[in-house]
Amino acid sequence: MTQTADQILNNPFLNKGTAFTKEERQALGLTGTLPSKVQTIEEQTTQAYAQFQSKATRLEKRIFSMNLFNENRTLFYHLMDQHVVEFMPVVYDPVVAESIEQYNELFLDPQNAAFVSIDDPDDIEATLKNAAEGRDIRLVVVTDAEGILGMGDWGVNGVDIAVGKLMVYTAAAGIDPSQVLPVSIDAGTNNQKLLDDPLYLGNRHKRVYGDQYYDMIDKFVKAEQKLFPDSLLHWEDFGRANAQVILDKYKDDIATFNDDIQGTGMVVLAGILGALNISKESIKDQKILSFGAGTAGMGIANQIMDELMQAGLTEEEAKQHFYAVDKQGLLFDDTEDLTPAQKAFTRKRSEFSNADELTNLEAVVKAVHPTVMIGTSTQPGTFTESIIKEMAAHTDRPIIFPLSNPTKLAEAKAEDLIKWTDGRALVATGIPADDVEYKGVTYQIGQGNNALMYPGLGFGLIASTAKVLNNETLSAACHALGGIVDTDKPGAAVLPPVSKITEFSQSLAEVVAQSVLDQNLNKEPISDAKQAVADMKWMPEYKAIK
Ligand SMILES: NC(=O)c1ccc[n+]([C@@H]2O[C@H](COP(=O)([O-])OP(=O)(O)OC[C@H]3O[C@@H](n4cnc5c(N)ncnc54)[C@H](O)[C@@H]3O)[C@@H](O)[C@H]2O)c1
Ligand SMILES: O=C(O)C[C@H](O)C(=O)O
Ligand SMILES: [Mn+2]
Repeated sequence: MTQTADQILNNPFLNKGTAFTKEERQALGLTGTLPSKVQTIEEQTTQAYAQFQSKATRLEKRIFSMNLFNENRTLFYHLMDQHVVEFMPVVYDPVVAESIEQYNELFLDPQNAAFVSIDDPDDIEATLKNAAEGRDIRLVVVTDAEGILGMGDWGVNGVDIAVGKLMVYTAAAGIDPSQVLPVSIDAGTNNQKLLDDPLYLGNRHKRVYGDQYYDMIDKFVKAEQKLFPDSLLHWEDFGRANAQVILDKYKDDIATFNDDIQGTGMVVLAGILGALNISKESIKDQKILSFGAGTAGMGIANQIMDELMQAGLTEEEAKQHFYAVDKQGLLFDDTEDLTPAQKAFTRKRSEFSNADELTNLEAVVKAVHPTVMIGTSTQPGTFTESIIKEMAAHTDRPIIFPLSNPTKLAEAKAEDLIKWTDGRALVATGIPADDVEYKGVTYQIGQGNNALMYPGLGFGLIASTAKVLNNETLSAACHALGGIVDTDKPGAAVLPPVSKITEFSQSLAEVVAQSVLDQNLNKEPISDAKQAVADMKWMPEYKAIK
């Protein structure tokens, strides 16, 4: 079907704007619909970047970026590719959090997302089909937005996190932006502010749980697999009670993963391995305290557990390295309201002389003397000076990762952690952190964000046509980031810098694809993992329109 000038110029996957050549303008019926000057993509990029820079606030920069994204995906990614460190926090965390909070006020465009509604389960297949518009979808990021970052329930507004995660996939790993589909599952919301807001755009009722919810999820998965049989399904920011249940239900049958559980587990293990490369210590000598034993906290614990068992420990021995702390304090086997994931990481009261006093982080740190402390609690400022000093008094190089997002929820600031430990802490933060200057050393702070891992992981799975993702592949991926950081340099970061995200996402994808092939988990016959990754990679350059 030939398209009209209007259809081409308003299709962000086809539009080239002023870069359409004279010949293309003639062939496509665009003659006279654009100013006469034909620009190169470089000229367009320079111009767009100047506009981006002229915006006063980060939110305005985001609004400009999203408008460009809505108009011309190729130009948007060409621009992001050249300024990836500057664009990441604007299109993704932390500024995505502001746009989610103001979604109703800022709404202009659905950004090619699919909006699945629990009130219309019979429309699910049509919804996905309409949003995909016949495109060959290989990657779906879906959220029901019950646990957006650490900000709780944001209903339909949460669609922005699915869009943002996909933007990082393309910028970092090179998935073709016409092959992705962001999905919002609107199961209602318990956010009273949204329910009371006349501008709210989602279903105006309380969140639905239980059988009705799981039936809808099942309908969604079946329709998704039927329409896009070659796709990878990525789950994001589901609530604590549903995230693991959904993952467990589908992970052995389809290519799928939960980013908050597995992506976060991977980046934290990679960060710990990076920290141990700096301190020259062994993972077998670490005592790990997870503060905030929820979706991410337990995903992290499981990934480290797997690593300890590969290092030769039995399950029981490995378990002795963990201390899970949640609202109740240190989690014991008799603690009430344990989640299924927490049950695997509880301690016995008999191990402590003062077990009944271990109801807060400070008491637990005093009793346990952890060497690694991970924050996924959503509780800002909880890694206090006295707690950090207590931890640092008992270990030479404390590994401290305050990971709660966005910025306002972080358990501590990198700068404070470096100062309180006199430069000894090995730190990673959830959002980007500036270098810290302390006593003549420049400390680089790794970004302990799953964005370092999920693009390479997902791309490798798609390129290798993986049937499923298993522990062996996850483990291989966790080790793929080693060797990038010069660990002998004073102040070295525990993770590679975001400025290298396209390079290491590619090597990560190759490692993942190789692991899939080694286990014969590929659907299509593929012999060369590197070649498969290279063949799949999309570049932000204009292509001929057929
Ligand atoms: N940096 C990353 O890559 C990354 C990845 C995933 C999640 N996160 C962050 O981690 C945080 C948690 O995310 P999640 O998906 O695990 O959410 P979640 O709701 O599943 O888990 C949060 C946990 O913290 C616990 N908690 C709440 N108040 C507490 C307190 N006062 N003391 C101790 N524990 C408390 C909750 O009971 C819950 O178990 C969020 O801020 C999120 O942004 C970061
Ligand atoms: O979205 C992020 O920045 C990381 C993570 O998935 C989160 O939920 O915080
Ligand atoms: Mn998340």
